[in-house]
Amino acid sequence: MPLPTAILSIQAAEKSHGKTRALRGLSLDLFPGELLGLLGPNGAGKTSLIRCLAGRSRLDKGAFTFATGTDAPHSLGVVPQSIAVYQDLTAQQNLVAFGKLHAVDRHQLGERVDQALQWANLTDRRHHLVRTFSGGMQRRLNIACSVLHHPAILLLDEPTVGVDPQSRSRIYEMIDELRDRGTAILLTTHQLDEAQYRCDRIAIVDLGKVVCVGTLDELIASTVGHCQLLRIRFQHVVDATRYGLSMDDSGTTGTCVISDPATQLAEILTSLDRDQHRVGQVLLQQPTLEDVFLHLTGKELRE
Ligand SMILES: Nc1ncnc2c1ncn2[C@@H]1O[C@H](COP(=O)(O)OP(=O)(O)OP(=O)(O)O)[C@@H](O)[C@H]1O
Repeated sequence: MPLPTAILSIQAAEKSHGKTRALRGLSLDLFPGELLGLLGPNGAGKTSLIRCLAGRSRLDKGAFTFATGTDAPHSLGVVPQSIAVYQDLTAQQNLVAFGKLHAVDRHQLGERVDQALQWANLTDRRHHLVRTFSGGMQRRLNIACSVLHHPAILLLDEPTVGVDPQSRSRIYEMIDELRDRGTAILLTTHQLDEAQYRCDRIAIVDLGKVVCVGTLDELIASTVGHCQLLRIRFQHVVDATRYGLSMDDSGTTGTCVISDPATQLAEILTSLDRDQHRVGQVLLQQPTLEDVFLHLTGKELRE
């Protein structure tokens, strides 16, 4: 099947801050209606990329190409890493101000503001000053302000930092709703579990370049492979090395990597049963995005 045309194509982007080369030839495509996660260790260049895309900073080299009919900046919504709403205005006043900034038709503005308040779960706080809002409420308002003009592309730089689990989940519902409406979303996050379960594709960036991009399955297949980690906890101390297990120091837990669980697991358990070893617990662990990330960058993600 031919790939759809990218709505945004980033070609060999380069950007330096003084002597620091933040982007070193970064290339990436964003497709309509997808949620693309951008992951990378601290300093990998994610925010530098978002700032250049948002027009807040200029590339030294390389280019951004927007699909025909997608005229940046009107087709772009941007939610920066730090909250960017007016603290001394109410939620409604913020939305009106951002709507005007994004040139929303004044006949449509009232209705869009009402919809945005409802969407962000802030209708009953519409006349409250933003400085009285929790971090999660401010984040939701920030996102609502950034999409009032219905952009085709949304750039979200770590939208769930410092947000409690309830607000986090509402923010992801909002993101899902935007994606279902066809918005293409580029999301930077340090939350590997969120990226693993929420994103359609994931791009891993290190040292200013994309080192791997694809679905989680594709990333796993091209890095750590689809083997699984088998962990067997025994009810007694045993040396199970002859069954292919590496034993831990306590002598009660053995692990091994298996590529064909359906066959290998049955074989190991049958042999253990035959030799009267009592098994307490069996765990099969799939490779995770964290395994892929560590494999590619050798670094842990920190919020
Ligand atoms: N304004 C600036 N002046 C000097 N150096 C900068 C500036 N902005 C970014 N850098 C440097 O550029 C590199 C890339 O930073 P950037 O913020 O883009 O990375 P990041 O992947 O977003 O990191 P984080 O995950 O910590 O937000 C880092 O080494 C950073 O210190």
